[in-house]
Amino acid sequence: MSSTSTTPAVALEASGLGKRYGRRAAALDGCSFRLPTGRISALVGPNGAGKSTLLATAAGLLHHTAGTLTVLGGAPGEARDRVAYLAQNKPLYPQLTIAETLRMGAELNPARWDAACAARIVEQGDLDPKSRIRGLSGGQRTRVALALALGKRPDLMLLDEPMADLDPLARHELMGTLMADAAERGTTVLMSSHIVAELADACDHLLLLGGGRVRLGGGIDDLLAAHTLVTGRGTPAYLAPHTVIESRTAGRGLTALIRRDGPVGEGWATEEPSLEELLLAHLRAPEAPALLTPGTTAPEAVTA
Ligand SMILES: Nc1ncnc2c1ncn2[C@@H]1O[C@H](COP(=O)(O)OP(=O)(O)OP(=O)(O)O)[C@@H](O)[C@H]1O
Repeated sequence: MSSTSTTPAVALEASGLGKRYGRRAAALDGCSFRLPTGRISALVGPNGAGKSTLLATAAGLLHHTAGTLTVLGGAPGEARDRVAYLAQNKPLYPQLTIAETLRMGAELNPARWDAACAARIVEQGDLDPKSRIRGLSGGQRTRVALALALGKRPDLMLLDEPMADLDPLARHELMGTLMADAAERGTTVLMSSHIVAELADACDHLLLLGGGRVRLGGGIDDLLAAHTLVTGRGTPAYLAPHTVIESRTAGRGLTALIRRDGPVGEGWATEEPSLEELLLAHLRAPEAPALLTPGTTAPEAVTA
């Protein structure tokens, strides 16, 4: 089956998506965005922002309680054979060996399984295929789980903190494998992580969640270009009419991240923020207005 002929231009589309666990406050609340196909997207946000909930809902393992969510053009779970989901705790069968685990991957995905790709990822970690999963370290289990996910040759990968327990070398190597594979095949990746440096290297797209909704969404280059880091003397009021996302004073100087409305007045030094500066400012200012760049706004999205 040719994936390009059946893959829609939008991999994920959420409109007013909500998820409530029982009577608790909503984990997702008015979450609206579009993720175009072929993007490698970082999913970031503070603890409890709803990242795992969004990934599990997109994988079809949780039912949303409000709004709509479309995954590869259908309902979540409908295209399960084309979606690989790696949960935060990397569930695997502890009693199976690595070889048996990969055989199970082959049996569950007969039309798409790439045995050589899965075996290569295991070999690169110097793992003995006869080892049982229960005897592996956390990082080694992650490697096997990633081998299962990549061996499936998915069109969409939903990865929940995939690299969290890998050593720096394994992280670098597996991230490289993942990104090369995704670029070659045009796979869409949505990957949560708290490690900004890792995301800055690997991702071209960003979804920042806060309070269960999208606060920043779009291509990373576009989002960076939409913001300016200014330093100078004065108070945030001097920066009107620009939108001040966050400002800090040091001595008599002021540093602020703004969304520009026209040219910045004289006396301010300006530069484009790094991804880390952009994220930190928005994390420190949870009330800042949301911004989704064109092409990533869902039809009836709530963006503020
Ligand atoms: N199974 C559950 N039952 C009840 N509440 C839950 C459940 N899972 C998550 N929640 C709640 O939903 C909210 C969002 O949680 P979620 O795990 O999606 O956040 P997250 O962004 O992935 O957080 P973290 O960065 O800490 O992994 C939190 O308030 C959490 O307490």
